[in-house]
Amino acid sequence: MQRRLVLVRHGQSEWNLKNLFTGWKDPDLTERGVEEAKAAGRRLKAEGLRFDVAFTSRLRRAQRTGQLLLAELGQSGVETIEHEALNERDYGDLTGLNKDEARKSFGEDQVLLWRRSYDVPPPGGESLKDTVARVLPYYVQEILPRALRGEQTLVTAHGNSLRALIMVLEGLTPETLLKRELHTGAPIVYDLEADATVSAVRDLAASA
Ligand SMILES: O=C(O)[C@@H](CO)OP(=O)(O)O
Repeated sequence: MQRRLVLVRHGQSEWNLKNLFTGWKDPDLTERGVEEAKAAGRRLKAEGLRFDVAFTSRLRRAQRTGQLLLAELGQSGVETIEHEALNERDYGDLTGLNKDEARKSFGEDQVLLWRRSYDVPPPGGESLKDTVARVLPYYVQEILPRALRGEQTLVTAHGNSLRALIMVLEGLTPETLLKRELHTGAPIVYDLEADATVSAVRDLAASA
């Protein structure tokens, strides 16, 4: 039985373009983001992939990425489940600030700590550890059982909520995880064993 899980970070959003901390804010995709989502669909189609179920967050950039991708596959009717557990990490008081301006105000090192340390939360927001703590139970209870039953499973979500899944799937430590940058619209394909370990991983952006 083939057990396949595909993770895709949403295409470029209006706030990615403006270089703003986004978190739980809900900007739409840019034109480039729309194209990235469609390109991800074409890439998966070229690989012969089909989906039985799709999971996404409550944020429109991830939802639209899933819809555009599935439309390219001719699979717009696929069961799609939205849940806030898959939302981006909450950036708290940094939300809406320009990342370069924040570096000027708070210093390069402090901003790097907020963005890429494992357990230092930004003021009023979530650390990556906090994000892992909400994404992981949802993965184990809702996503993984579907994939293990042999349903081809798609997850379109966000840089930091997907990092949380990748940490588990690839057995990364907090240190190695933080170096894992996810490109917008780049599918990562995992083949799973019956015990939920990963037998193969393919980064379709890297091999494109
Ligand atoms: O702003 C955000 O919500 C995220 C993703 O774009 O940014 P970062 O890469 O700093 O975690």
